[in-house]
Amino acid sequence: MKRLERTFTSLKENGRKAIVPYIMGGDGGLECLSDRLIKLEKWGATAIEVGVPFSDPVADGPTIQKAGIRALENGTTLKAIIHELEKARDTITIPLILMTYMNPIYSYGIDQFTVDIQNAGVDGCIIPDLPLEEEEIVAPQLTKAGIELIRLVTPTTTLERIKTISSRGKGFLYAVTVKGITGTRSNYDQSLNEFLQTVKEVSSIPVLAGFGISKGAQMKELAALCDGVIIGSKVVELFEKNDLKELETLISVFRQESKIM
Ligand SMILES: O=P(O)(O)OC[C@@H](O)[C@@H](O)c1c[nH]c2ccccc12
Repeated sequence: MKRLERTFTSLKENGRKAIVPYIMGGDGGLECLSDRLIKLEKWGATAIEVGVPFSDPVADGPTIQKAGIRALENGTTLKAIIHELEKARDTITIPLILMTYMNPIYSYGIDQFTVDIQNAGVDGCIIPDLPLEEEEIVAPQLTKAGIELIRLVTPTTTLERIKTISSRGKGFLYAVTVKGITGTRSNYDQSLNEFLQTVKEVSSIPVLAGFGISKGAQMKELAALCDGVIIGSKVVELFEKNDLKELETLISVFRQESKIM
């Protein structure tokens, strides 16, 4: 069984929910990357999503965009991130998910990209601008390399499409909670509960909710409706402010409380 599948199986057996923090690779300098991964694992992250900075990040809100700009200004490249992940893999035991738009993969070369991330021990890939209909350009290579393509569904995705999407792959389904971009939010649309319940009913693989989540109460509320949560902007913001205490509390409290949800 692959690392992602194994992780979710054991989570389920232990009656726990997943917490997946997102960080921008190269934000704060590439040398911070493995240190941040180690900290997040120690505090209780289930898996970690590592973003690749890109000049046209169409799904990213202001916080992640700014982190991307900082990382690009540091000279961060996809190659350098993969290299850091490969080094960190000796220490990190939880699944690592690489989040990148299609363009950097194209310019890297799809085959080389697959080989390199496989060697680096990457477990999954999120490619937000790769629609289902275009997947064939990269999905077969990833599957062959044992890397899960993590697909997204949103509140505008039709039921039929959710079914199709969830029937592909074995990692998890990323349920985007909003009709919009990443970034913390204080309120959700009322229809969100229904959306998550529908995705949960239809999906044969774990469902994680992401976009806009930043507070303990939100995390608990949403995790109760699915298999866990993904937190991006808040994590990026706390690392940027170097407020490690608050970040540790956010993750470790959720982890403790998620046992009884
Ligand atoms: O930042 P938020 O609102 O907590 O959302 C998670 C998100 O940042 C992370 O998963 C992500 C960053 N960029 C993306 C682009 C598409 C999908 C997902 C992402």
